[in-house]
Amino acid sequence: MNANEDKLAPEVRSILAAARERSGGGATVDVDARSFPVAVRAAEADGRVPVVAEVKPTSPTTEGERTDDPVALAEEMVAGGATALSVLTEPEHFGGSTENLRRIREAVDVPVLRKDFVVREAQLDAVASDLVLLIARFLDEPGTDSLAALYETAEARGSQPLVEVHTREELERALDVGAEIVGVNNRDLGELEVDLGTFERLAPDVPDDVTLLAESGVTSVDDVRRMRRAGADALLIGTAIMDGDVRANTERLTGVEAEKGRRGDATVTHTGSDTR
Ligand SMILES: O=C(O)c1ccccc1NCC(=O)[C@H](O)[C@H](O)COP(=O)(O)O
Repeated sequence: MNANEDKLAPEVRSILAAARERSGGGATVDVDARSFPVAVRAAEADGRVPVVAEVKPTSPTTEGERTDDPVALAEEMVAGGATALSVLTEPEHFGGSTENLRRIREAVDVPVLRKDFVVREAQLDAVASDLVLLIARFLDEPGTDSLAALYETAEARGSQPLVEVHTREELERALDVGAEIVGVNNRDLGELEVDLGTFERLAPDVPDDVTLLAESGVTSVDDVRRMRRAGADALLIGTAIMDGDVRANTERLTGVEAEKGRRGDATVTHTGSDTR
């Protein structure tokens, strides 16, 4: 174990060990990606808060596992106004799979993020996705490929890399590789504690032309407003959407529910938008 790994929560060390062992894909993927920045602009124009809703069956910080059909959950999220979807493909700790992502991407029109702990270039070929998560903290470490190499390879496959950061040093590394989509994770992967102040502290240092996401710990409409005030172009929300009625939760957090109330109209339904 290296010095950096020593600082990670045991659950995260276990996630990372499993990620290092996971094999890559077979054939090189070639993605005709649905543009995330275009989808974000379309949601704004439509009066919805841009939300990336996460299909997250379980996690180290969640009790129990949601076993509904992931495609049905994804369709409910899109109907509730989600701009994009995030799909966990990590099997051992999050109950995800690449097959879930493949089926969901086939069923919906919005951009789909592959949420996993990708540490080697070959792993990018496990499944085609519009966006792929690259976690700065886990890269440029012994036993992993570099952030720069993974970024370049993801783009060469046609995917849009979302570089996740938690500290100013990680943000600098993300900007150094030319990241156009950056996520600030409010969850500290060392302690697994969530602090929305993390986003507020880092957001001012992110250039305006970067599409900026606030990730993790957003549980209420007040949290959504707080992250938007701090500069979030979009929010990535898992637990608060997965816990209960997925469509109603998405409608509440995207502002679709409030819009329905204003119109006295129960028929506002979203089907996604053309983002190619
Ligand atoms: O969610 C966890 O328990 C977790 C534990 C260890 C590493 C990563 C973890 N989550 C990954 C994520 O990035 C979140 O699923 C995502 O940001 C959504 O967070 P939330 O809205 O708080 O569910």
